[in-house]
Amino acid sequence: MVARVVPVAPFDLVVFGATGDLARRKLLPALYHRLHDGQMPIEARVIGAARAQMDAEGFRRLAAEALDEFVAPADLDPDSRRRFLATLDYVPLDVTKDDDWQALADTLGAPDPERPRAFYLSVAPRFFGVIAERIAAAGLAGAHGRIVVEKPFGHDLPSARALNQSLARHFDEGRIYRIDHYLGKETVQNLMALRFANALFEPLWNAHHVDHVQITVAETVGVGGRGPYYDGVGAMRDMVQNHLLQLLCLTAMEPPARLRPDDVRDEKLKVLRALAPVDAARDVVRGQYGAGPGVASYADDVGDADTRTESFVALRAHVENWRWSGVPFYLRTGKRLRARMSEIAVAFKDPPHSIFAGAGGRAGANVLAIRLQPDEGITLSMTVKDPGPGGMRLTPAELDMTFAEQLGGGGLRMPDAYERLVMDVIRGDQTLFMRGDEVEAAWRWVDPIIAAWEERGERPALYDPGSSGPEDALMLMHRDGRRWREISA
Ligand SMILES: NC(=O)C1=CN([C@@H]2O[C@H](COP(=O)(O)OP(=O)(O)OC[C@H]3O[C@@H](n4cnc5c(N)ncnc54)[C@H](OP(=O)(O)O)[C@@H]3O)[C@@H](O)[C@H]2O)C=CC1
Ligand SMILES: O=C1O[C@H](COP(=O)(O)O)[C@@H](O)[C@H](O)[C@H]1O
Repeated sequence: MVARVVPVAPFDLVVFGATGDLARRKLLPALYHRLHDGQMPIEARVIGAARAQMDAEGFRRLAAEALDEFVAPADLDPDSRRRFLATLDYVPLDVTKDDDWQALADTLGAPDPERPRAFYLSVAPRFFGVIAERIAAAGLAGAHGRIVVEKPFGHDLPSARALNQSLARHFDEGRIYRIDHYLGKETVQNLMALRFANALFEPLWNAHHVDHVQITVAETVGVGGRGPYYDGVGAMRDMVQNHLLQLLCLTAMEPPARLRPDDVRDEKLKVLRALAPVDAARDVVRGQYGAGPGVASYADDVGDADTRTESFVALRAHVENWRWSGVPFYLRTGKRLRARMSEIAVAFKDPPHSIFAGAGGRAGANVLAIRLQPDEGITLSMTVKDPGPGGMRLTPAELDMTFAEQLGGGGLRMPDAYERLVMDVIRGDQTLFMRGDEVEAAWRWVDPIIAAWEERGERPALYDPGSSGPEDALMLMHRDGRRWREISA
């Protein structure tokens, strides 16, 4: 089933780093899907740029291989594939060399106010400043051109601030798109629909009714070939500072007045600013996967027996405001865990009085779980009567809504986050992109935790690959009389 789409205007998109992993695995397939679904017009141009010497034909071959590898065969339509490849062009360009930029200027031509123009920086962050500067100096962006930057956006508050400042010299905030691909995930956007398009939940969405919130992003993969990057970063910077905090913000924020980018981002920023400082020793657990049968340890994966980088984090946070006073937000993320599962679970308080004291069976708390992946959907755990004539016995049951089945008769392809985000750049919609002050607020909260770890210099607790993480993470909740939800696919 093809999702309903509104075509965007013909555009020019320059992808710096077009031969790299992100471009091949995510960006080119995302653009292909948008063309196939009728959203990207064939008059659009995607101009790849990297140092590799090749012409447009060479880049089309590289892109064709990327589509064949990263688009599901059932979705790869030969006609759409051909039409997509025809939109591609290529300019060999070392972004640090002045002389190379003229060829890009010639290929792009003068900016046309009717034709959106965007520059996607799919390169290492050390190039962000120089690219922004050269684009501005050559007048390539015109008055409306947009710049898209990837993560990591800094590695602490000072570096994020410096990056913001270097971009701000050449682009105003309304033209800077900082990617957090979790915001492009269908179910993350659905969280806003669930909260603000239904009258049912909002009256319950507060400390009077919510016992706690659990946010889990569990992966089965290890660091793979990304060891050199990951070992200098760790799970806190790689996942918590951005993706998990963004999920927390969307769960905890007040209803924005409208669905305008800054209305939403203002509300998220207020949540980040309301986060209470955490005690790194008491409220945060860091772990590292050890070796398992047929599985190398994290230390082996990164080739450093003494590495102190964490591949797992669990923590307890509090949003100190009227709505959430006293409600713990438990966050956890890690690699090489039992299953790939990402969800936000809102656990409600028990009923104030039970009339079922003498009844048999088992009552469970109401939990609203928003499943981000896999099998995007929403479940609501309830307590119902166990069917049958055996008297009043209680049993847990679930209202289960899997989006692909409910909304697409089982045949709906869930678009990848990058499909939505790249089209939003072209449409000039910043709602799902992080504003500079949000990124800085997130680092301001995360930095002291990392500083405390560095001061202690301890190794993270080892956990078994395929497990739910280190024992201490279980204790973090047991101490509060609560339990993590199962990590299961
Ligand atoms: N890969 C992923 O899954 C994710 C990546 N990111 C971020 O996306 C960005 C790109 O990552 P990724 O694709 O993995 O990186 P790669 O190392 O795979 O690709 C880097 C790209 O940059 C180009 N490049 C390097 N130096 C220059 C230069 N001086 N001038 C012009 N082009 C240059 C390379 O081509 P050449 O050598 O030919 O110049 C290549 O196309 C990074 O910021 C990364 O953190 C974010 C999230 C996920
Ligand atoms: O940003 C990142 O995200 C991926 C997980 O993304 P998902 O869409 O597959 O859930 C993570 O593996 C990677 O380490 C991190 O940089």
